[in-house]
Formats: sequence, structure tokens, C-alpha cells
Amino acid sequence: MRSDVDAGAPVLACREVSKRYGRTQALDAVSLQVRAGEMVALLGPNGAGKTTLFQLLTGLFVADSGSVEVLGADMRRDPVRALARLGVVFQQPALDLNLSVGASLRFHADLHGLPRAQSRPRIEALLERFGLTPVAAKPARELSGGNRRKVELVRALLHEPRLLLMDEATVGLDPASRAQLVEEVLQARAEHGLGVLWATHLVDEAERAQRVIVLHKGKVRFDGAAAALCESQAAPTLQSAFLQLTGGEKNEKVVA
Ligand SMILES: Nc1ncnc2c1ncn2[C@@H]1O[C@H](COP(=O)(O)OP(=O)(O)OP(=O)(O)O)[C@@H](O)[C@H]1O
Repeated sequence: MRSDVDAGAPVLACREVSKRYGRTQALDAVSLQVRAGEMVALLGPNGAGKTTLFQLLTGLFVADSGSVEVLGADMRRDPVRALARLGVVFQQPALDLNLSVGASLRFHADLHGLPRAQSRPRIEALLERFGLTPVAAKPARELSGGNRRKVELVRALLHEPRLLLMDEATVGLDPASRAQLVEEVLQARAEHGLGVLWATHLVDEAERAQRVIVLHKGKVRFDGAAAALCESQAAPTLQSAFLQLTGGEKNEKVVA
């Protein structure tokens, strides 16, 4: 466990974040925190605002109002320092399929200015850690979908972030690979004291998180433990609690 952030200290703080697209209020005064060593599931049906929130958290867009801080660095005033402390796996796969896994990671490390004496052993260790050493010399196109996502996870961890953002990162994976990725991230969180925000519309992925934040129509509808969510809705399962809370709207994508 690294010692630069106390366990339980906030690594992400969003305060009253709002974003509008024309007439659509995509986010409406969203406040949330992620602490070091904690995996938080951001659960919401299609159109809830998850992607919009991630775009603000990664500095791609600026909120209309409110603030985003990563380890105390304000995303608007000090984006370089804020971004230096976070890693992200985006919803859309973004690997060069022709590059070998090793070359892709080395390129990324160089791009981010990591000294090679540091980055090379770190890449080796992470490849080993995620069981990717046997495929390190292969071009990404020869890897399974699950392994490609793991390479993206390794890439996101190369600069030793304190906050990891996973934006519906299991899209397109089979159930076993999805479950494995969740476990890998949970372990990485424990080993490195990472704060993780895991956006998903799949309730089974949220079940493994320490805390669940339900986003619906741009607002935070619930923030707490999965068991407390079930209790608040007098529902037997997280799935039924989520459906009740979000209006029980028929939505295929929320069903795991
Ligand atoms: N660039 C845009 N222009 C106009 N409206 C947008 C834009 N991006 C998102 N929206 C709208 O903002 C709302 C939130 O969308 P967002 O993509 O953030 O939701 P989401 O929770 O990520 O959904 P999904 O699970 O389908 O990816 C939706 O009503 C969407 O139609």
C-alpha cells in the first residue's frame, strides 16, 4: 500500500456539478466522493448522465457549474495536476491493434514522460500481475476481448494513479470476463489503496462495490451500501431495488 494518501481520504470530490446540453439537463447538482481504497459503483440506466460525468471528471468537458477535485487539485484551475493523479479506462476500446502489448505500454509510458528506468520494470510487473506476460509480444488484435481490456487497465495504472475511473469498461465482454475484470480491479484497489469509480448499468457489477451511487436523469438518487439500497426500497435484490428507484422503467441494458 502506498503511503502518500491516507486510507479513507477523499481522492475524488464532486460538488454540485451541473451540465446541460441544450434543453437536456444531463447532470443536475451532482455531489459525490470517492475515498482512497474504496470501490464505488456509479449505477444508472441509459441516459442517466454517467458518460457526461466521466467527461467532466477527465477534463474533456467543463461543467456549467460546480467543481471537480482529484486529491485536492481542481480540474478547472489545475487540470494537469488533477489528471496526473487519475487513470481511466474508457467505454470505447482504444488500443492500437497492430502494436504489440509491450510496445503499446512502452509507448504510453514514454508519452507520459515516465523515466524508462522506472517504467520498464513497472510494465513487466503489471503484465505479470495481470497474467499478460505470455501475450506481451503479441499484437493486441490477437488478444481476447477480456485481455485487451486488461491491457487498457495496465495502461491506466502505469503512472500509479490514486483514482481509477472505469467507464462501462466491460461492454462487449462475456459474463466470466466481466466478473474477472471486476475482481482484478478490486484486488488492484486493495493492493495500491486506489479509489475506484466504476460506472455501469449492470447491477451484478455494482454488487461487489463498497458503495453504490445511483444516478438517474442527471441526479444522485442514492448513495450508500448495496444492502441499504435494498432496505430503502424494501426490495429483495439490488436489481429490483434499482429498478424501483429508477421508476422501474423497462430497460434491457440494466439486466445483467
Ligand atoms: N453531446 C450531447 N449532445 C446532446 N445531448 C447529449 C449529449 N451527450 C449526452 N446527451 C444527453 O445527456 C443525457 C445523459 O447522457 P449520458 O450519455 O451522459 O448518459 P449515460 O448514463 O452515459 O448513458 P449510457 O449508459 O447510454 O451511455 C442523455 O439524455 C443524453 O441524450
